[in-house]
Amino acid sequence: MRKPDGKIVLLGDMNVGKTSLLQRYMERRFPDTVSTVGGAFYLKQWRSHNISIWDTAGREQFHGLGSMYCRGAAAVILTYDVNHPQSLVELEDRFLGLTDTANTDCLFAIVGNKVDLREEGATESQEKEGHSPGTAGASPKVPKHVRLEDAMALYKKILRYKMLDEKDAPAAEQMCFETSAKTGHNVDLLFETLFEMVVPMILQQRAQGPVQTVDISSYKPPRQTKAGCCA
Ligand SMILES: Nc1nc2c(ncn2[C@@H]2O[C@H](COP(=O)(O)OP(=O)(O)OP(=O)(O)O)[C@@H](O)[C@H]2O)c(=O)[nH]1
Ligand SMILES: [Mg+2]
Repeated sequence: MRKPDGKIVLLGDMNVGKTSLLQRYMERRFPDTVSTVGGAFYLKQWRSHNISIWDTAGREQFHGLGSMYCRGAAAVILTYDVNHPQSLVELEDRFLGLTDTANTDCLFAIVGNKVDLREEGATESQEKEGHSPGTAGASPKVPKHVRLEDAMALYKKILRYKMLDEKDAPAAEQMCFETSAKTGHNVDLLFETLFEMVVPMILQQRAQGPVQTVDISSYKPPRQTKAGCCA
C-alpha cells in the first residue's frame, strides 16, 4: 500500500452519519452501519495523490483518540445532524479542541447531514396542517433544525479560535455544506471540494518534508492526576 500524501479527518457526535457519508462517497451506497469503534480509514486516489480519509468514532468513550487521528490533518470535516441542534453545539464544545494537532493551515468544512429527514419532516408537518409543500403562512415555530447560517457562524468562530484571518481563509459559504448520505445530496461536492483544496497543500508539504502519519500503537491514554483534573 502506498503511503498517503495527505489526510482528511471526519469528526462529530455519534449517529450524525460520518461513516455513512464516507461509504456513500467511496462505495456509492448507503448500507446499514454500526457505531464506529476507534477509527477506520479509506485511501482515495485523487489525481496523482493518495489521500487518506479517516472516519472516527463519535462515542464519548473514544474521545481521547480524536486528537491523535487529527495529527497532521490537512482538512477536518466537522459533521453534525441538521435535525439535532445539539450535535452542532457539540462540535464547538467537544470536537474543536481535538483539532489542535492538525496542520496549522488545516482546512475546516462544517457539514450538516441528514437533510433528507428535514425535508421529509417539513412535508409531513405541512400535510398535517393542511398546507401543500411550499405554501407560505405556516405558524412560526421554535426551530427544530439547524440553519445553515448557524453552521456558518461556527465556521467563523473556528477561524477566530485558530487565529486565522477571514480574508485569508476559504469563505464560510464555500466550506459549509448540507448533505444527505442517504440520497447522496452534496456528498461528492463535499469531498471533491476538499480534495481540490488539499492537493496544493500536499505539494507544499512535499516541498517541506515528510507527512506525519498516525501510529495507533503509540497512543497512551491520558494519565489521571490525583486531583482528577488540572487547571
Ligand atoms: N435519513 C438519513 N439517515 C442517515 C443519514 N446518514 C446516516 N444516517 C443513519 O444514521 C445512523 C448513524 O449513521 P452512522 O454513519 O453510523 O453515524 P456515525 O456518525 O458514523 O456514528 P458513530 O460511528 O457512532 O460516531 C444510521 O442508522 C444511518 O443509516 C442520512 O443522510 N439520512
Ligand atoms: Mg461511524
